[in-house]
Amino acid sequence: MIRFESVTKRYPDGTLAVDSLDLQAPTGKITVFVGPSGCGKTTSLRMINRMIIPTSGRIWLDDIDTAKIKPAKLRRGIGYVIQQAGLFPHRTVVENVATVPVLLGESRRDARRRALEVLDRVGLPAELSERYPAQLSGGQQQRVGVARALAADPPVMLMDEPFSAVDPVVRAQLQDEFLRLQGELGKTIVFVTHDIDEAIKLGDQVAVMRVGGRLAQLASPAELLSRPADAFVAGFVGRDRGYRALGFAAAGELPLTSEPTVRIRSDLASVRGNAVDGWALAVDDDQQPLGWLAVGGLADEQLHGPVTPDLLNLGGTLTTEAGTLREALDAALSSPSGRGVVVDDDGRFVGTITASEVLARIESRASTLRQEAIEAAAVEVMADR
Ligand SMILES: Nc1ncnc2c1ncn2[C@@H]1O[C@H](COP(=O)(O)OP(=O)(O)OP(=O)(O)O)[C@@H](O)[C@H]1O
Repeated sequence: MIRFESVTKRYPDGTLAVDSLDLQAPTGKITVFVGPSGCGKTTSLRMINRMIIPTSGRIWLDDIDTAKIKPAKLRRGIGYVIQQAGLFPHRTVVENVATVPVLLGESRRDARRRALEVLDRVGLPAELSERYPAQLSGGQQQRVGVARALAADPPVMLMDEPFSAVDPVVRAQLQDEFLRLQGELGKTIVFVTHDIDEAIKLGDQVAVMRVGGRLAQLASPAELLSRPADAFVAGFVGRDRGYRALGFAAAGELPLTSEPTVRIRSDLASVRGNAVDGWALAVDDDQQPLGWLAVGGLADEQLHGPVTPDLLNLGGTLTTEAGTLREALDAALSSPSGRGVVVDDDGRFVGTITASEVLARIESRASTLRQEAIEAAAVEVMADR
């Protein structure tokens, strides 16, 4: 765990970059610092590894006061990744990654073997390992930067806008791989970005900062979207936050309709009575959905013999009771019957939901959010008077 305790940084010219920051970055989680340019994100990050010395306050690494450890020792346990990777231009990719382990006393040969392993982990093809950084794309350079920080296997990683110098498609790939890797490694990560979408995607918790180095809100992405602390946060998180919040809003709040199902291999003659608006949901012996049967499209003379898989329309994504409003909407919109199929944790059918029911829920949610934003803005205006 990293803990900021009333940390302030005032630069010699008087600029107050960080103002009494209190915050904890939990072990094994990703904490994202986000905020407009100049709000003190980078200064906060660099105070953790003492590249910048706080003017006052303390930063704890677990139960150790970082001011009491030699910076070189402190930094050995802290990986650092920056924008445009910050690679050594005259060293090959593998040499770049092996640099820190060699400095830490590993033999060149072991460091090289480990570097190749880490490069593989971050998805960089082995044939690129002998190239120089200038011979790589921006996205590949970022992967090398992440690999270099991981090579010494530090428990803590500081990442300063590591993906911002690449195009949006590559950035999305790097973010996905970063999350996959973090799922395996469980590092304690502090990540700086000015991009609220990146913060929401990557953060277990997000610290929104405002200019003057003050913490505006520290919250989970879902909470930030649904309950911004004030008008500044609401504005920064964006006008469409209500719709983004769908990605976090549990579909379990939705009113589900229970409907009859037909068992696979059961007699087609009996399905008409189990169809709703011409469609019947076929399930297996465990009540797990298999597909929709277009009963309305079958002539009476076709209604004999068993229900077989080739008769089923397999279209439509499923959503779970623990799923999100966005998944529920996808399920409803992609279902041939117009009814989204909802299953429980074991994949068993529990009910259906229509797109208009999901949209009604979204609408009421959005108006609550709008109302909250208006009230928050009103409170702010009153406070300024
Ligand atoms: N060495 C310095 N001397 C004086 N002021 C500085 C110094 N470094 C940063 N600042 C100022 O401190 C404030 C915070 O800067 P910092 O780089 O931490 O912000 P940031 O949120 O990371 O910004 P950005 O997103 O633009 O990188 C800014 O006003 C900046 O101009």
